[in-house]
Amino acid sequence: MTSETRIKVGGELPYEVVVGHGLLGELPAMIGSKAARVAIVHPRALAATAEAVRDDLIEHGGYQALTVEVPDAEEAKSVGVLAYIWEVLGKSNFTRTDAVVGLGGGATTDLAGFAAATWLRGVRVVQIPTTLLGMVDAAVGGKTGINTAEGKNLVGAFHPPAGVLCDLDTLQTLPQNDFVAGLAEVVKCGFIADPEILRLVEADIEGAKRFDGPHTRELIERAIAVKADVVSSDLKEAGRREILNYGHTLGHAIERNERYRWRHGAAISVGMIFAAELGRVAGRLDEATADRHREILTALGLPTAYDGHAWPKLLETMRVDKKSRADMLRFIVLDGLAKPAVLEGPDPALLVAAYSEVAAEPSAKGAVDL
Ligand SMILES: NC(=O)c1ccc[n+]([C@@H]2O[C@H](COP(=O)([O-])OP(=O)(O)OC[C@H]3O[C@@H](n4cnc5c(N)ncnc54)[C@H](O)[C@@H]3O)[C@@H](O)[C@H]2O)c1
Ligand SMILES: O=C(O)C(=O)C[C@@H](O)[C@H](O)[C@H](O)COP(=O)(O)O
Ligand SMILES: [Zn+2]
Repeated sequence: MTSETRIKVGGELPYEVVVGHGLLGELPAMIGSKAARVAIVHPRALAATAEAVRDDLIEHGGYQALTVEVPDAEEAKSVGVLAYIWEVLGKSNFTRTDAVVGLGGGATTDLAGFAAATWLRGVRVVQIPTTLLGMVDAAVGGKTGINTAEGKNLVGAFHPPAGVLCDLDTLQTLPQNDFVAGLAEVVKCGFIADPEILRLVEADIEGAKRFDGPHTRELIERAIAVKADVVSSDLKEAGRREILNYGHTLGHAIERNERYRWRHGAAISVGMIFAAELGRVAGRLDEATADRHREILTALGLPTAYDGHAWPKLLETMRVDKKSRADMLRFIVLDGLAKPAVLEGPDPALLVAAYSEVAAEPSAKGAVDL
């Protein structure tokens, strides 16, 4: 398959997610003809790509394009880095018709998206995700934001992109651990909505772990399709969008507890096993589907356990999860394969029982390189 795939995201401001190879030629149409200036926000790992994008926009698009390098990974998602981008936009006289491009992994696209959402109360953003996770999840759907000392993504905005370009060639340089971490969100889409994803992964685990695996493109497109379908009907998470948070209630608490040294996908892997066990002990999910989580995530090399002694701290952090309402914790669980639902205010004993299924000796977490 060589041509590009176009996945439509609906809503008030519809846009396309384009998947393919060498997609730079698509960028000017997404930025639009009203923009004069374009800021390309990127981490150092993507500096050469950012410069190539900038040069192309100047030469072929006639834009005044500039690159804005930001710290790597989760370090980028801070108010200090956001203020730095505002300063660059201000000093470069960015107006309401100008545009931001987010080039990098999910951390970069979250930051760039939020910078675009807040600059002059909202300018256009085009996302160019360069990680698996960014392509299948972060760059699509318009959730943007940064972290605070109290937790993950606590400040942000819903600001849909004008378009998303998933150039599969960029995955060639992605470190293997980052690719595998992205598979956690792919698997999530399999459990909440598209079991064919699980079948494809299980049928060829080693192939699934490769950026050029036989089903990689199909897995990416299927996961994007799941996300596009959900966010098209519920941009602002009034209801259905919450299913995309499967595994994230505990996962985000683990990320914070690890001071963001764990990759997002790795934490979400443990979070999904916890959510599956919670569904099981609550009498909602069958044993086989719960066990399937552990089997597939283990086979992919993703972590399935976390420090047993961390539970009190994790529980406290989960209270500021965005799904919480007043003092009530809320979790996404499964009532069966591809049947996500909300579990509200579970009995604390159920939470403890579910956590005991992922609890490990503290030394075990040090062994996790993901
Ligand atoms: N907004 C959303 O809907 C949404 C969804 C899922 C995740 N997220 C967020 O996304 C973030 C995780 O994203 P991620 O897993 O992409 O991590 P990341 O952005 O930290 O990128 C992972 C690493 O890969 C490097 N990198 C990126 N592209 C590369 C490439 N092509 N070649 C070489 N190196 C490359 C980065 O510099 C970084 O070191 C988290 O902050 C998470 O909260 C947001
Ligand atoms: O797009 C969504 O909605 C998601 O929940 C997707 C998640 O994979 C993603 O990690 C998201 O950033 C989590 O959002 P949050 O609202 O729980 O911070
Ligand atoms: Zn996520």
